[in-house]
Amino acid sequence: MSLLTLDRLSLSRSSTPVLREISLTIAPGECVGLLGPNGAGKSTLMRAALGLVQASGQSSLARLRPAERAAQVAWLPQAREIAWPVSVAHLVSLGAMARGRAEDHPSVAAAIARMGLEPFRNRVATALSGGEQARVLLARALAQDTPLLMADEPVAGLDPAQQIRSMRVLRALADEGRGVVVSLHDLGLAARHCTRLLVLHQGALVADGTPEAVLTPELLAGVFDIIAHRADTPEGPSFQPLATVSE
Ligand SMILES: Nc1ncnc2c1ncn2[C@@H]1O[C@H](COP(=O)(O)OP(=O)(O)OP(=O)(O)O)[C@@H](O)[C@H]1O
Repeated sequence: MSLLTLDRLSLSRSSTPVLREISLTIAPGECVGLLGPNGAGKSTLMRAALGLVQASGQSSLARLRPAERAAQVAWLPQAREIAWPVSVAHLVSLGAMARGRAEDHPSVAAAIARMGLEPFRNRVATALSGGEQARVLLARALAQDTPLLMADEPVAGLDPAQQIRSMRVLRALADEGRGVVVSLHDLGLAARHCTRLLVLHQGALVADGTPEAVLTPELLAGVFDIIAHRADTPEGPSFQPLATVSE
């Protein structure tokens, strides 16, 4: 069974290829980290997979009607904008309502609890800090309670503890049998929490496998242009970038 199937997804901007024939499938139980340098095409790949931007090739999600897609996949974009001064509880409930469920559906309380937001539930969402708002928006996506969650840099701007907590939440979803696709820049977080890593480089999928198989010194140099110190800890590997290769 596949939660997402892409077949030769390609897209160009101003005659420059941004996605080059990306084919892959995402299965239940996978927490897939999407890695790549700035501009590699991570956001574009997720948006094209969701049908939010036009691309050639096929995506199993892009051809769904909006209501079907809302029941299949929750999407957390990179831009974190909370426009209305509503309560945290109400904002999270919009996730449930996106798929036609009631504001008090159990998925809403579960999402608030999962993201540790009970102390904030009656606060005005626009008055929260940037990192707190990021957790609220992830909670809204969780409240949609879908088989697949796609999140674009959900831990950017979170403090280290909240990054770990958020990654644990995403991994737990996968361990429960859902699928997760999450773009990240922290190689250690990706290695420790994801079951599988995809690496994009200049719009091409250049690696797809376990963190151990993917995050080699050669790949870090060739794709990310870094020499990194790897430390193996009881929690898993961490990577400390030390120098660039090219200059
Ligand atoms: N509308 C557009 N017009 C021109 N170029 C675009 C457009 N949208 C995206 N691009 C280019 O496509 C490439 C991929 O962008 P994308 O946002 O997918 O990268 P990313 O891997 O998510 O990067 P980051 O890590 O910086 O978020 C970039 O070079 C970007 O400049």
